[in-house]
Amino acid sequence: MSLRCSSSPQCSNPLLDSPPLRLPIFLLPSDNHYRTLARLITKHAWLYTEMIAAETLVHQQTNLDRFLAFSPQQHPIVLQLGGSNVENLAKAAKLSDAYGYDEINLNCGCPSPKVAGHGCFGVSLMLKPKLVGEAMSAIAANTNVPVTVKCRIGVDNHDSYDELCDFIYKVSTLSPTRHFIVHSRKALLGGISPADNRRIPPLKYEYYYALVRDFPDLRFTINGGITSVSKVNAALKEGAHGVMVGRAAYNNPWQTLGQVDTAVYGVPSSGLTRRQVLEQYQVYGDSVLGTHGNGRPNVRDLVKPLLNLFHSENGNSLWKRRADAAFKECRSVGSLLEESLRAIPDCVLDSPISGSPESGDEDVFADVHNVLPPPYEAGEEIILCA
Ligand SMILES: Cc1cc2nc3c(=O)[nH]c(=O)nc-3n(C[C@H](O)[C@H](O)[C@H](O)COP(=O)(O)O)c2cc1C
Repeated sequence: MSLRCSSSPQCSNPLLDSPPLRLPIFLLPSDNHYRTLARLITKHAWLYTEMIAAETLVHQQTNLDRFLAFSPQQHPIVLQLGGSNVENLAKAAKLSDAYGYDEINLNCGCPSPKVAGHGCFGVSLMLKPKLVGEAMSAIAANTNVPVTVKCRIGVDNHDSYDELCDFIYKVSTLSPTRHFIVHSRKALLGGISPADNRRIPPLKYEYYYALVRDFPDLRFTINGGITSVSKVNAALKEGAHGVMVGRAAYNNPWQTLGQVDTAVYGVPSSGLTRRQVLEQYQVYGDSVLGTHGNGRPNVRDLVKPLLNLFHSENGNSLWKRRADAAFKECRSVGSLLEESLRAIPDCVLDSPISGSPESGDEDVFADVHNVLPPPYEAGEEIILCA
């Protein structure tokens, strides 16, 4: 089977011709390759880099492209920084300025012991709102783009609604931060894995909607457990300002991302097929092979984002097995795809993106307003402040 298709459209990006829409979907923080694939499938969702430690940028100033470069098609794109050293965060923001990100975000939600256990980094920053406020002011002073915070709803037993509000209140009064992305479950720092920290603490969407109620001058994006485009629209219908989709976009990119432009942003479908997306991705992949030195990125790095593209389709398991076997001998993304895509039927490869999301999740947030915590009274003592 050939990847070539005579009806393939030119690689074009409407965002280059018009200013980016400031609309409400963010995607899983991810590497350059995944974002390249995501942007081929959705033209409008905001993309989000995986967390880059401020110290990495400060210490790798001669090698910044490796961490910060992205193709212009990826706009709108948010750079996520990690760290707690105010000076280094300020320097990192300044260093990133030349790359033209659309927003800079500080990670206050990562529970990984690799970051949270080492001083104040990731979610443990939620215990230091004053420091976060100072850090956000320093970042904002070194960039011209908006600054935002991604956080959880609490940490360990610091999990009351008032404590969450104290964090938001303090950070937003001490800095120009006006937008928070809220993963609506708390983090447990007692040794559970990052994956379990995305599963075990229960989701409390009522905290998120109470923030929307209690801080009318701020913007909040909801995150956690939004697994379909119909759930995205259900969250928006109940008053969410924005939605971040994480694992669903990664686990099932075609069904999830493919519907975003039409079903959320209300623009016509690109009509692209997976064959056409793969043709464009192959051109990208083969052009960046080995460009970071030491053979990286290699074919495996570049094909990894594609492995869920045929989620639950005929031939999916066979294609993954063939791709896995082909990593050893294939020297290019093109040859690997040529070799492995024989497993996927033409009708799957050549079907355009389906425009309408599955129904069933329309009322998932309908009762949330009946269980909101009591309104927050701003100005109370800052309990979270360490
Ligand atoms: C593999 C993986 C990597 C992640 N990396 C980051 C990251 O770098 N920064 C961040 O803020 N969140 C990161 N997250 C968390 C997601 O952004 C999101 O908050 C979480 O998965 C919950 O959303 P979901 O239920 O839609 O997946 C990561 C999640 C996964 C599964």
